Amino acid sequence: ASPPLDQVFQYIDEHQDDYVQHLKEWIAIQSESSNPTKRDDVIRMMQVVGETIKRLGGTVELTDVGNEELPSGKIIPLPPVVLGKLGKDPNKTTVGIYGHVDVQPARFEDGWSTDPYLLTEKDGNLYGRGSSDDKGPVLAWLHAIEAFQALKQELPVNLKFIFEGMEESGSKGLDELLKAKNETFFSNIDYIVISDSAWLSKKPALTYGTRGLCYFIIEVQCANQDLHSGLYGGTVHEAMTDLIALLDSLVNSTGYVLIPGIDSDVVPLTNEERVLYKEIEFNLEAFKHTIGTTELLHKTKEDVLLHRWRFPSLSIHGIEGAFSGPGAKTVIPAKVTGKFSIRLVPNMDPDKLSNQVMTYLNGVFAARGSPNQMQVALESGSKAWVAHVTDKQYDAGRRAISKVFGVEAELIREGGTIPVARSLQHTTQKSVMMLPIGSPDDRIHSQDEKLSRDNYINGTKLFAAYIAEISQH
Ligand SMILES: C[C@H](N)C(=O)N[C@@H](Cc1c[nH]cn1)C(=O)O
Ligand SMILES: [Zn+2]
Ligand SMILES: [Zn+2]
Repeated sequence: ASPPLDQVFQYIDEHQDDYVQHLKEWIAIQSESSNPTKRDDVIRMMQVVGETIKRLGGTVELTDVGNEELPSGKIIPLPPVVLGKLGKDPNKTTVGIYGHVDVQPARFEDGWSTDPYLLTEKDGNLYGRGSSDDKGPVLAWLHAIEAFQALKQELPVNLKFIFEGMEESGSKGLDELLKAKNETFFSNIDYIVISDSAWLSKKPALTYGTRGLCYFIIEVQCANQDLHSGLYGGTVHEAMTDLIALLDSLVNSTGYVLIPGIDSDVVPLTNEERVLYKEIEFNLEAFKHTIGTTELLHKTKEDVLLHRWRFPSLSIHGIEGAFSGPGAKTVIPAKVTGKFSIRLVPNMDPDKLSNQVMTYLNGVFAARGSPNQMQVALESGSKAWVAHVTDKQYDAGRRAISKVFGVEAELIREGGTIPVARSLQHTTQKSVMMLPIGSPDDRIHSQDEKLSRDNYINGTKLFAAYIAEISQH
């Protein structure tokens, strides 16, 4: 690294305990966006983010994006989006940094080894909900900036921050904000960078694509009250039986999605793409070991990657209203709500897919001849994102990775969804790149989520190096 960047790296190393403490404070805020009872915590989290940017000398707008109507009909406020600015030198490149500080729900009883909201360090890993997804990476950006400032080094770029609190719940309100502010806040951004994903292996990566997501809800009702299965079993069309049949009709045992037409818009795979996938470093055995499984749906590295990144997939998440506690309760639930989602790949359209799903499920239900009430609804829908890897920003990313880690960046996609990536690219027409710092075994959304101290601290250096590199463009 050039001498000033060396100093920044040294400063980051020397202050790593402060950064861990800062992360501990953020992790303690239970900012679960999908849990309406935690909405105040998400709002407080957004205020904390705003204060942190202000302490760096930035200006902050906590932008109101309206309300959310819950299935019960209750209206609650959406958390504000933090729009921040730092620097406005017309001769400098302006970089927009996106991140989110809401988290997936977590409870100790879910099987965590430690309190999910008490950051706990063990064997070089920082355990806590949001450590990797996405509070750690957001803080790493802010610490990288603080390191330049502490050393009295002028920031070589102008920065704009877009930090939201609804990413884990479909980024509600964000697309509208983007459109409303495209000619103002977003107008002079040159590059947008996102760190909200993970490497595929131990090799640092740049991510150029994510899948989209359509989340569906099927509601089946058979009675106006739960029923004793001894008194009513064998006499009624049970809601659970209908729901299980509907869910079972969605995907077969090889993982093939059974909804007619789902593949019609998927871009055919080229030979060049297959070759690309062959060259990517990805250890199938390590992948299986991390999740504790012995066999996958696909046998080869290429096929597994293709089904993670390049083809749609369907997952069944849960059934609300069904008995799930310990013991042997014998009730017939009156009303059950099944939840499943489909990951979308480029060219698939959420509205078209939603129509295909509804037509199919209505047909499956009609064929059962059940008198029950059944409704399918699309809860949220977002498209996939693919970037132009020939953009200059990707060169800056490659150079930053090589400076910090001394290796070539791996170019990868992400099977998960970051709804705003496509919206930002589409609306602003600017280059969007993902610069992840998470590891593939970070267990995001799961029990014992963690970020390694090494990735947190080297990730902070990576962001500092990226800032230096992108300033050259
Ligand atoms: C990849 C990213 N860190 C992430 O976890 N995204 C979520 C987004 C989401 C959308 N609706 C609900 N969650 C995901 O891919 O599931
Ligand atoms: Zn995330
Ligand atoms: Zn997430």
